[in-house]
Amino acid sequence: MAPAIDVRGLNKHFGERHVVRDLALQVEEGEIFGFLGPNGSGKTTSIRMLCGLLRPDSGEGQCLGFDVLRESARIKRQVGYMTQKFSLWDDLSIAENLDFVARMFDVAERSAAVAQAIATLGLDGRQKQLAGTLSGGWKQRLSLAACLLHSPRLLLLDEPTAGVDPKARRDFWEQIHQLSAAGITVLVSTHYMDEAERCHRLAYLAWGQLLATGTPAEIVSARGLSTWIVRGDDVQRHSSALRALPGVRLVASFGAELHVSGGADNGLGGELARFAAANGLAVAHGKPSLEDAFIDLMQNTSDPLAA
Ligand SMILES: Nc1ncnc2c1ncn2[C@@H]1O[C@H](COP(=O)(O)OP(=O)(O)OP(=O)(O)O)[C@@H](O)[C@H]1O
Repeated sequence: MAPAIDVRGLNKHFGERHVVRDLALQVEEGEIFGFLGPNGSGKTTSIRMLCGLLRPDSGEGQCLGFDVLRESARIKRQVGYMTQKFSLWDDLSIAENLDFVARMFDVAERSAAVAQAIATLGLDGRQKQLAGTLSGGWKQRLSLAACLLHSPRLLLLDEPTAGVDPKARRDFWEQIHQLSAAGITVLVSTHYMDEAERCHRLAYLAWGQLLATGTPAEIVSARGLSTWIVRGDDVQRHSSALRALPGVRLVASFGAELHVSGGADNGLGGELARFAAANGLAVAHGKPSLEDAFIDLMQNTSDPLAA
């Protein structure tokens, strides 16, 4: 089966700024693919190029079997795009918002589709409520329902759960997995590590460049980190000294623990055991997390423009 997204060499400049550099990406049909990276790294710009909303300066490839440069109108018809900000109308009701979107996409059997979306949302009886009065979690559910009205084959979700509480985020991810199981491809940007771990594969972008791709486990193992967990009273005050030990690549705080990582087999375990004994701390071998891997990735790569 052809991939849902298969592009290479995509570039985008805004004035002098080169915000996406030679992006190559393959996303399989039905896959949940996560986009991660610091603010301003080019995630939204990449998403907008893939769905035909923004024309790349150069590059080639296809999205849903259509050419990304020449067939953007056809791509847009089969894509559901959820933007970072709530983009429905606050002063229209839930039903009016859905009806408006259904009209825009020329959905067949419009009123049945809107009624079905309201029932699926569990909002029967509240269809006249103004969208602006909904909580963050409900606004997000309504936005997703609106994106799905025209039965897209690909969902592009740009930080869909920013500012949403943990229960609503969990429900949202259950729904994403159900959609994926039904064959819909999902490309989702997020800053949350727990969400990244729920994706089948990930790409990490920084400075408009793709720094890593793979499953969460592949991305962690590619960094070749060995990680130890250091615990003890007021452990944070030891972080600078730990950072200065030979072989330490990164020290990250996780609650009342420090994760200390270095390359594999570089003698760090012995160093840490001596340090822990001298300072009344406990040290145990741990597993590097996805966050450890991303921090290490950022520390060992530099902005090409800053060189
Ligand atoms: N229309 C535009 N005109 C000029 N510059 C832009 C435009 N859109 C984005 N940029 C710039 O391009 C860079 C990449 O932005 P983009 O929104 O793609 O990043 P992002 O990774 O999605 O960030 P965030 O995580 O904050 O959403 C940023 O420096 C941004 O200011």
